Amino acid sequence: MALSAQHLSWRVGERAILADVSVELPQGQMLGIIGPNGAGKSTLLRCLYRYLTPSQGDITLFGRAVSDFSARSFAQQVAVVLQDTPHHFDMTTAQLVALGLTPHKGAFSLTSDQDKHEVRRALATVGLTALADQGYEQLSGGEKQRALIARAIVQKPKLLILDEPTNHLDIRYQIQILELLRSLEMTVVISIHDLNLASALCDQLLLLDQGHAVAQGRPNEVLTEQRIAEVFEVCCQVSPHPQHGNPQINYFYGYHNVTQGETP
Ligand SMILES: Nc1ncnc2c1ncn2[C@@H]1O[C@H](COP(=O)(O)OP(=O)(O)OP(=O)(O)O)[C@@H](O)[C@H]1O
Repeated sequence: MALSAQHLSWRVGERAILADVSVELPQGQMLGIIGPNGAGKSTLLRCLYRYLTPSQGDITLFGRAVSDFSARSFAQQVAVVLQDTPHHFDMTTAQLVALGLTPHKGAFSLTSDQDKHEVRRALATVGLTALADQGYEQLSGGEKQRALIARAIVQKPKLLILDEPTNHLDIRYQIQILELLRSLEMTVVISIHDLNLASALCDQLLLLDQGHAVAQGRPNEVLTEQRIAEVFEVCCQVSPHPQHGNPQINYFYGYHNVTQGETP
């Protein structure tokens, strides 16, 4: 297994924000973490990328406990893309992307032609070539998100962790970025709210609710009408998507009336 987390819990006082969550992910697969607001998705990711130390449980990366990695070797193996990133007032987009090279370079290494090529290629991959020399802070929310993904691509990690990377993106880039992540053939863990996007593009899904793992498996094993109704408290119809065959969810509106047997 590329990634294995066993019986993870993370508590604040008496409250278990994560409660006995286990998950396994083979190399090269993309795992989508789904669940309602406050379910514990970001907390699970924070444990995986070592920002938080679990109160209980073990995490291994390619068979080795994550706590055994030095900071540098962890940064060489794992790239993280978060929603809220520190400000980079004095950097161009290309300079921000080049930061992804840092874990692989010595303290006094100069930027080589190969480095510049990697940065240019990553910028082209996320559609930001024209904005390479623009200040990073002047980019729109979606452009910033794509720049951060380019930085992670340049880092060439074995595991890529992304917390809601599609948040600021228009639908074209939501699809494009997830397809791009798949094409990288890396092991990817991503938290995502859009269940249809998750269904279309993730190999595995982990559904969290109130810190508990409610289901894990392929999208058609996890995304059932009953489970979506129970966990998200919405009414929906699930049918195979006409193109890829994974679950396609159609939501019904006025569901409170419907569930009470009243006319919407
Ligand atoms: N450091 C903390 N101290 C106390 N409570 C916390 C802390 N971090 C997270 N929580 C709580 O844990 C719960 C899970 O938070 P988390 O951010 O992991 O959820 P999430 O599934 O990512 O939510 P969202 O979809 O809204 O981003 C929330 O109720 C949150 O308020």
